[in-house]
Order: sequence, then C-alpha cells, then structure tokens
Amino acid sequence: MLKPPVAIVMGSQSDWPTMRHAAETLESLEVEYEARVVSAHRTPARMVDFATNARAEGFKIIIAGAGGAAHLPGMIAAMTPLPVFGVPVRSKALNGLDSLYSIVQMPGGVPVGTLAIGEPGAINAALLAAAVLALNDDDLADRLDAHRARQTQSVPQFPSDIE
Ligand SMILES: Nc1c(C(=O)O)ncn1[C@@H]1O[C@H](COP(=O)(O)O)[C@@H](O)[C@H]1O
Repeated sequence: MLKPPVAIVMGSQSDWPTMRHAAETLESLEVEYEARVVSAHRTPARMVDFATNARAEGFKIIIAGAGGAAHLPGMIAAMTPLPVFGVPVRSKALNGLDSLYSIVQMPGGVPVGTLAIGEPGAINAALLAAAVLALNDDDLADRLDAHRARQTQSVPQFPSDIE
C-alpha cells in the first residue's frame, strides 16, 4: 500500500495544535496525508527510518514542523530527495525566532523551504504542498483555484466596527 502524497511530521505532540492547521488545510483541498511525531533529538532512529524510506513508501512531499532547536526539517532533508517544507513552531522562550533561524539557515546544497512561524506557516506549507501536487493533478488545481476565489470573496471592501 502506497502512502498518501503528503507526510506531516512534527518534533513533539505539543506541535500538533500548530501542525493541525496544515492537516486541516490539506483536508479542505481533499489532499490525503499522514501525520506522525518524529524527533531528531528524542527519536533519532525513528527519524532516520522515516526519512530514508519516505520516498520508497510513496510520500511525495514532507511538511516538517518543530520548535526551538528545530533540527528536524533539515535532518530529514539531508536524508531524502523529497521536497521538505519546514514550519517553525512558536517556542515559549524565544517566540519562534529560534525555530525560524534553525530551519531557514540551511547550508547551500540541502534545501528546506521555510514558511512563517506558527499557524500561518502551517497553513501555507499545506497550500504549497498542494500547489506542487497540482502540477500533475488538474482536479486539485481547480480546487486550489476555488480555495483562492473563496478567500478573495471573504475579504470585505470596507472595515467594520463589528468584531
Ligand atoms: N525541535 C525539536 C525536535 C527536533 O528538531 O528533532 N524534536 C523536538 N523538538 C521540539 O521541542 C519542542 C518542545 O517539545 P516538548 O513540548 O515535547 O517539550 C517542540 O516544539 C518540538 O518540536
């Protein structure tokens, strides 16, 4: 059985409130995914197993979220040819700046596509993953267009005092 096209991995269960926004965005676009907790620090063998087998298992894109010393996306990128999108999870001590810098500053040669800190980054990682998959899937491209159109429709022309 081939895996779904998108893997969402995160360093800790505590990242799920952020990363579930990626999951929900994929669901809204009818893109299948599998979510897993994998940590470079706490479960290194699980991470190696996941990253080295991800392509053979059928995954096409990996979304990796982590906070603090966020080595997970980069370490996974080092062990797979699949595109990796990194989501810096907001940390308590440094508000996610540590996560962002850890993920974005990869050495040349091993890319991680780094998104914004927190929920917007998780949503955009999913939209980016869907856009890549849509290159070979016209129905998904249509669903992405519809998503954009709904978003545009939902923006009011004028501000309102009603919250
Ligand atoms: N950055 C990493 C990695 C990793 O990069 O492998 N593993 C866990 N973590 C992060 O530690 C933070 C605190 O985790 P806990 O809440 O479990 O203490 C989480 O944001 C997680 O992503």
